[in-house]
Amino acid sequence: MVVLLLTVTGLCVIASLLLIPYIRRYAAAGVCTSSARLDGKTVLITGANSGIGKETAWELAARGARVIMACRDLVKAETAAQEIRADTGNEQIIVRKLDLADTKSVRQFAENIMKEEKMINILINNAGMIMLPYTKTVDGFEIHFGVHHLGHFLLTHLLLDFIKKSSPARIINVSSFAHNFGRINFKDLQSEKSYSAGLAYCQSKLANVLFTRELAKRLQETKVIVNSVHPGTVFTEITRHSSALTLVWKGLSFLLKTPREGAQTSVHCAVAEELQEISGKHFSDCTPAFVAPQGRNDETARKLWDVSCNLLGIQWD
Ligand SMILES: NC(=O)C1=CN([C@@H]2O[C@H](COP(=O)(O)OP(=O)(O)OC[C@H]3O[C@@H](n4cnc5c(N)ncnc54)[C@H](OP(=O)(O)O)[C@@H]3O)[C@@H](O)[C@H]2O)C=CC1
Ligand SMILES: CC1=C(/C=C/C(C)=C/C=C/C(C)=C/C=O)C(C)(C)CCC1
Repeated sequence: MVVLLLTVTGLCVIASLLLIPYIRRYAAAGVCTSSARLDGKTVLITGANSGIGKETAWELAARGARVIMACRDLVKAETAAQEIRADTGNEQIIVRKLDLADTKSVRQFAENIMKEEKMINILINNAGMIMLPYTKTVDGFEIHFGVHHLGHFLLTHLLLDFIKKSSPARIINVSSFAHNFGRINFKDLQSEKSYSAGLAYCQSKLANVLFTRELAKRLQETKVIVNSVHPGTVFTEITRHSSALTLVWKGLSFLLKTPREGAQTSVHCAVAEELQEISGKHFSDCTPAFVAPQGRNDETARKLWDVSCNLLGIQWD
């Protein structure tokens, strides 16, 4: 009996080991195949000092773009920028302060950018975090919803006319597969009555998908497209606020995408020639991806838009 059990266990271990390269190849799928250059174009990426944002900055810098790294920690951002400059030979890597958890910082940032820059051709709303204990932004919004959705919503609103003047232009909202598990809880948007960090994350990532949908509708007559992406499951520092998730991440790291692989779908949406007219879609592994029914609901998208304007005290028709 023991021998049989050991044999079966051994066979299972061997089978799993044999499967690893296939799972790894599956996980790494989706490489941006476009060779489009971005010389003369300006790209703005939020949360560009680490993980997917940093690698997206690297990839677009390598294509000749002027890259604005919008980050809350200027020391970390400058270190990352120096690395990108040295690796790509592109000196046009600019670091600017942006804290998406503070609407004053977002407003100041946008004002400065529009004074300093001639154009923004590509905006990548990438910054994010996961599994924070209940925290509020400076303006009193639940942190996941406040940073992922409201911070990027306000930033996009403030820069949109400038982006339109720079068109053809593209906006990319980095969402997640996690949007599938999200619901927009209009009765308790800030999760004050009950809080689950995981659900708050999923709600905020669903908000990214719904924002993309509604914005695409409003940009129909323009040369600005907007799409959302799921970058894949990527071995980055995103898990830093949860030791349990960090443990899972480290244990599974050999199966996860590298940050460079995780940047591919954002890069694809930023440069692929065939997407010039494609807007309001969701991408994963550099191809159009499934959107959960709650992410395709126009009524929810419209309501979220209106509620977001109210919360931020802005008019955006
Ligand atoms: N990794 C994954 O498996 C997945 C990631 N995603 C999404 O990808 C995006 C990038 O995450 P990833 O690269 O993995 O994570 P990282 O933690 O490596 O990078 C996140 C970046 O966001 C920045 N950031 C966080 N809060 C703020 C803020 N208030 N203002 C400005 N910048 C901020 C961080 O800055 P700082 O270094 O100062 O903290 C950091 O630069 C996120 O939106 C995430 O939800 C989606 C699906 C899966
Ligand atoms: C179980 C399992 C996986 C783990 C997936 C996890 C843990 C995903 C978490 C995703 C998050 C947190 C997304 C945020 O936007 C792999 C490695 C994909 C493949 C093997 C089976």
